[in-house]
Order: sequence, then structure tokens, then C-alpha cells
Amino acid sequence: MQTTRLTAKNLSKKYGTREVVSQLDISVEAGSFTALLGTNGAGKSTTIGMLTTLVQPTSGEIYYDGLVSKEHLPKVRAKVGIVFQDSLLDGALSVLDNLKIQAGLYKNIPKERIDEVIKLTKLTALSKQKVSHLSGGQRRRVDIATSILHQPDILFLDEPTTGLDIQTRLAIWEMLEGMRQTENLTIFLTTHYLDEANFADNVYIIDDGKLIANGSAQALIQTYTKENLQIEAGQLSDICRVLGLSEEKFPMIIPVADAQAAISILNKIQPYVTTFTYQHGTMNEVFVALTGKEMTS
Ligand SMILES: Nc1ncnc2c1ncn2[C@@H]1O[C@H](COP(=O)(O)OP(=O)(O)OP(=O)(O)O)[C@@H](O)[C@H]1O
Repeated sequence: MQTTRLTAKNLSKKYGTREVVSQLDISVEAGSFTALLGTNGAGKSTTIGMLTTLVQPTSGEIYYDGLVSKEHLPKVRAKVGIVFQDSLLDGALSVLDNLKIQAGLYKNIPKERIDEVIKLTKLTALSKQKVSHLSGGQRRRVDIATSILHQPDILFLDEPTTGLDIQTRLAIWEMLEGMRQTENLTIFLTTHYLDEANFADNVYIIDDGKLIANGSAQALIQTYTKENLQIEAGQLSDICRVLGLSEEKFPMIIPVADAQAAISILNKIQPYVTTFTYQHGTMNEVFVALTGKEMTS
């Protein structure tokens, strides 16, 4: 049975007269992976700030495991881990010393927990290194390590992979996925990289502070994009004649409902086709369809 870890209802934030987050409803299942997508300035950090109790909402309610967040701040804060966009590590100190300092901010974090977190985040070989000598991806792992020392139930990460190369991004995602299982963590993150949303169980897309879509990446792709059949042929005119199409563009791209529809078209034009590709919609197309904007990083 699924348990709801976090619920936000009608969450809004105004700065002066400007509403930067408007009436957001969010629900996060325990143990799930949720991604919040939006362009620069869409309101992602403000939303994370409110969900983690660091930014006071102008209106709306947040519940953690049924507790009203603002009425149980110490309890809720103990449940939450946060990885900020900007690292809070001391570059002059070693990985281990940074973790010890962070652990000292909490009551009763045993030394064994520091060792455990170092292993979980694959930092064993780097534990004596100065943080300023680490690569961007390694530093991110230390950020993540410090955020889980107190064994939070839910980990929030604000753009944890921005600026990292694709391999490092994948390694961070793999590590988070591993931690989700071993630590029984719920993960909520914002990202600029739309392909990363494919890893999430649930995706929220916000634009100008408003929720514009929510669902699994697969469901969003199915709802907001078309599958395409791309065809190359010696004579596109033959294909147009058979299919009753007037245009002759190269390469020829035919929107189709699903793979079955593509097969049926291919059957009709098979003698004229040199080669073809069948393309699924992407989260990028979902984003453009919903917002009219490209996501830039
Ligand atoms: N403390 C503040 N005072 C006034 N305006 C603010 C404050 N914090 C954020 N804003 C404004 O609120 C809007 C949303 O900002 P937010 O940082 O939440 O967006 P974001 O989606 O996280 O953007 P980015 O991807 O660039 O981090 C922006 O227009 C920003 O300028």
C-alpha cells in the first residue's frame, strides 16, 4: 500500500505584490522519486524552500506524514534533508572534517553513521582530500553525504546535476537511486535536464509559478507529444500518392498515434521505403508543448 509522505495544498508565495508560486498542489508518495521542472525563475527554488520550511508560504498548507508542517517545525525538520543549489562545504577542509562539522550540528550522530554515509556516497577513497581539490561531481556527492547524516525520510535537491557532464549526472542519479533503496529515502528534486525526468516516478511541471502538468514522464509524453515515423525514400512522391499526402518534404515525418499505426503505414508504402525510424516523443517536446518555451540550462 502506498503512503503519502508529503502533501502541499494551495501553496502560494508572494514577494511584495508579485505572486511567484500560485496555488500549487503537490503529493509525494513515500519512497518515490519526484522531479519538479520549470525554466529559470519558474518558482522551483521557492517551492523547495516552502516544502523544507525555510521559506514561509503566503498561503496554503504543507503536511508531513499527516503533521501540519508549520505546527511541528522541529519534527518536520528532522524528517527533511536538503541539498542546496550552492554548496555549503568548507573547501579548505577535508571531506571527513566537513562531515564531522555537519554531524556536530545534530544531537547524537554516531561516528559509525559518518562512516556509513561515506560508503553510501562512494567517498571512501576521497575522505581525506580537501574539498577544494575535488571535481564538481565529487563535491556534489559530499553535499549529498552531509544532507543525509541525520537519516531524513525525504531528501530535497535543488538542481543537483546542473553544470555536470552527462556521465557524472548519470552517476549521481544512480547513487540517489541506490540511496533511495538502502536508506528508504523519498527523493524530490528540481532539474533543468528534461531527460532526467524519465527517471522520476512523478513529474511536476511549473511555469510562472503555476502547475501546468503532473504525471509520470511516460504519461506526459503520451498526452502531450506525438510519435513520429520518419521515412527516407528514393521517390517521396510515390509515398505521398499511396498515403494521399500532398507535401513532399525530406526527410518525411508522419505523426502517428502508436507503433501499430506506424506498422500499418509501413505495410502500405513498403516497396518505396529505403529506410525509416520510429521516434517516441520526448520530455523536451512535452515541455515545449506546454510552455511554448525551450528549457535552457
Ligand atoms: N527573496 C526574494 N525576493 C523577491 N523575489 C524573489 C525572491 N526569491 C525569488 N524571487 C523571485 O521569484 C521568482 C522565482 O524564483 P525561484 O528562485 O524560485 O525560481 P527557480 O525556478 O528556482 O529559478 P532558477 O532555475 O533560476 O533557480 C523569480 O522571479 C525570482 O526573482
